[in-house]
Amino acid sequence: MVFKALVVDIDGTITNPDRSLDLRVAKRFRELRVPVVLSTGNPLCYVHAAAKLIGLGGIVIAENGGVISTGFDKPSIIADGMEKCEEAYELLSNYFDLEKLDAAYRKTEVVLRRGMDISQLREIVEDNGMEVEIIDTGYAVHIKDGKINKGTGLHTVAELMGIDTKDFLAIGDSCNDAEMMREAGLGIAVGNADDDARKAASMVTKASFGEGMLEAIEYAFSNGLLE
Ligand SMILES: O=C(O)COP(=O)(O)O
Ligand SMILES: [Mg+2]
Repeated sequence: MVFKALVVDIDGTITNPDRSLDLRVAKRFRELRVPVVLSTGNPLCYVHAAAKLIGLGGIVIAENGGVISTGFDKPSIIADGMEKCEEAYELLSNYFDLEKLDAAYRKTEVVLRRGMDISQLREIVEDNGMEVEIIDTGYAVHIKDGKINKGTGLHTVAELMGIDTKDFLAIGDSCNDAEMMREAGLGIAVGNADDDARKAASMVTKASFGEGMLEAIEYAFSNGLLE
């Protein structure tokens, strides 16, 4: 199996621990003959800027699959579900002191600064019959539609590109990458990955962060998975 594309998480996978871009990864991506699709929990403007600066295409997965861009300056596919995320946020605000992140840019999720015990948040939304999922990526807490994730996003992207989800090699570090890694032909977690990402991945690199991303690419080349 030779992969036709890469789908790659941003935070914790192509970044350094301080969230700055690992420039060696950007350089390596530019050398590849296959497209690299960025896939992130961040809002679309953030990932479009990142894709442009790295030198990648405008087809990207933003907001954990809630927003799929069909290209730079092209329409996005935006999922429903913001309303129920806002409702859950309103409810949770009665119990916790919550701080929204990037609210002005988000279309499908409510994202919060980390620091609370999310099992308590989950319990409250569950007790109130709210159908939202709450996840902690290690970078932010996301109140999201449980039916949408980077895996469903990958399906849309694969269709847009005219290839199969199994044609993708997926690399990530967090629980929000798990579905994407399972849907792809092969999932690789970087060394700093959380337990959910490790479980979903077929292999875990020795190195962490951008160094782990570079290791994943070299692994793929040395095993005939990339040309
Ligand atoms: O948005 C987050 O919480 C993390 O972003 P990521 O998906 O690029 O790692
Ligand atoms: Mg990540």
